Amino acid sequence: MTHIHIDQVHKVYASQGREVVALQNIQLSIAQGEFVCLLGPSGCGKSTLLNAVAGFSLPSSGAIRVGDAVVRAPGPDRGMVFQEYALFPWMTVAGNIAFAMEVQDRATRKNPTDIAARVDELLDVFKLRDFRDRFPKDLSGGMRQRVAIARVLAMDSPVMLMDEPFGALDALTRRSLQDELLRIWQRFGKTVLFVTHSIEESIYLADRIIVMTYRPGTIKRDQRVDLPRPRDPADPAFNALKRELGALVMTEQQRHEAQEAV
Ligand SMILES: Nc1ncnc2c1ncn2[C@@H]1O[C@H](COP(=O)(O)OP(=O)(O)OP(=O)(O)O)[C@@H](O)[C@H]1O
Repeated sequence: MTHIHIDQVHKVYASQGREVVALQNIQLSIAQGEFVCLLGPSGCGKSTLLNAVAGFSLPSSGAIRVGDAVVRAPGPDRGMVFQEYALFPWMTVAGNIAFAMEVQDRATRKNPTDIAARVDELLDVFKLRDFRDRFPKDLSGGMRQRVAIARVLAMDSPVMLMDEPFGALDALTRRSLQDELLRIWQRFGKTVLFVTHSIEESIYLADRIIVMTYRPGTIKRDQRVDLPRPRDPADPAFNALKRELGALVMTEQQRHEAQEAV
């Protein structure tokens, strides 16, 4: 079972001789297959928490478990998608998707035919077959991000960690990528932890939205979203939730501005 269990996590950074408490007492359990968004204004610790789950930066105290294992370093069970696509510019689309599998291959001894078949399957899933031999520089932002997601799926990680993955995309591309992500999430049964500061994006996507407070980052609201999918942002229930969460986030944004002004 690939649930995520975050237990009493604190994270303190030392910054210019001062301590910055980025995360305080974070207690959060995410079930296998759940889609959870971390929502909050800039600086509330969303990326810090995501990076701690990824194993890039460990908590100052507390523990994170993914499945039964305590997170001590990055691992193939947790694929990460960043806002900046982080593709290898010297590799083609197919090469980028295959790369992670080739690395894993050494551990799992998949043979090259398996990899080629899996790359073809993913190119189909993401409608990228006609672009398989293109390089990242020749792709639009939306396509690059599809390649980045395909690469994580290629690793077959049960957990997908996503840090504002659609933040740099225009509104239409963003919506189509959101729909694609939901389709993939449902088809492959991934557990998704997704950072955003868009309230609408979080309501459109998530089973649960974790609203965070500004410094120290704590959990302000753990909001379940029961609206049926596909969700309609024009729906009154969608809008009511958007207003409610908007008020929470605004309070934190104002705290942020007040602290910055000191
Ligand atoms: N390496 C670091 N050293 C010192 N302080 C840091 C470091 N990384 C983050 N911080 C501070 O910790 C707090 C949380 O930062 P974090 O990047 O996790 O927030 P965030 O909610 O993801 O914001 P954003 O949406 O801008 O990425 C911020 O106040 C930030 O300035």
